[in-house]
Amino acid sequence: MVPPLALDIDGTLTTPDGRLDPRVFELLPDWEAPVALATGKAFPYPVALAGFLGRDATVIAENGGVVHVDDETTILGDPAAARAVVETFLERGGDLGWGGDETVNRWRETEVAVSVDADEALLREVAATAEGVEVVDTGYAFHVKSPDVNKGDGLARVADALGVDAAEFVAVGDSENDVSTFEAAGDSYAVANADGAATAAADVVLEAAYMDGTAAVLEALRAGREP
Ligand SMILES: O=C(O)COP(=O)(O)O
Ligand SMILES: [Mg+2]
Repeated sequence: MVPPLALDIDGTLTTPDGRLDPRVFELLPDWEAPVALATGKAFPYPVALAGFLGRDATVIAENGGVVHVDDETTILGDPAAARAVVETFLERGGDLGWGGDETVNRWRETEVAVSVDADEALLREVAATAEGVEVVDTGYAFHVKSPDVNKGDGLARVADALGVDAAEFVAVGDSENDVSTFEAAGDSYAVANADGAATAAADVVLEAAYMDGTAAVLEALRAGREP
């Protein structure tokens, strides 16, 4: 029996140049246990990915701000403080850095994502003066979010809804927004490209990077071997 999975998307199921690795479509559609997609991306993205994998949408989106399991969506994050910080950031000359009519935040319900090319110092300066907000750096974006939500709490909620112990999940991830997932899951793997926070929190740091690392874990689990 394979274990349930909690999988980050960017940096974990992708190639170094940010494409979804095709092995995702070999390994995940027939995985015979729940697969939770736990991501910083806005809610529609992991829902679409689950749909194109032919799987139920078991999704922790927006770093735990939105959880969808068993056909039920729960909004857990409060975007008010994050939106106020971003408003001040823009007033002070900051730019989200995504270009014109961007789709990164268009459907984002509980937080705001800012490009890694944006003025990080200004963003952090503004965020530091606000209550109830933190900035999380995934390597793909700065997420301005409520500190009251995270992927790990989302995983606990998903596990509860599915009647599985969160400790049965095997987690794979690459960045500081995966630390809480690693704490909630039973076994945790950081891909070789992971940042310092994820590397420090993981049970195992993989030799291989991106989907090469994730695929090695999934193939071992599928073969009944220790990854
Ligand atoms: O949205 C991001 O910044 C990163 O997304 P991820 O959590 O799937 O890696
Ligand atoms: Mg990631």
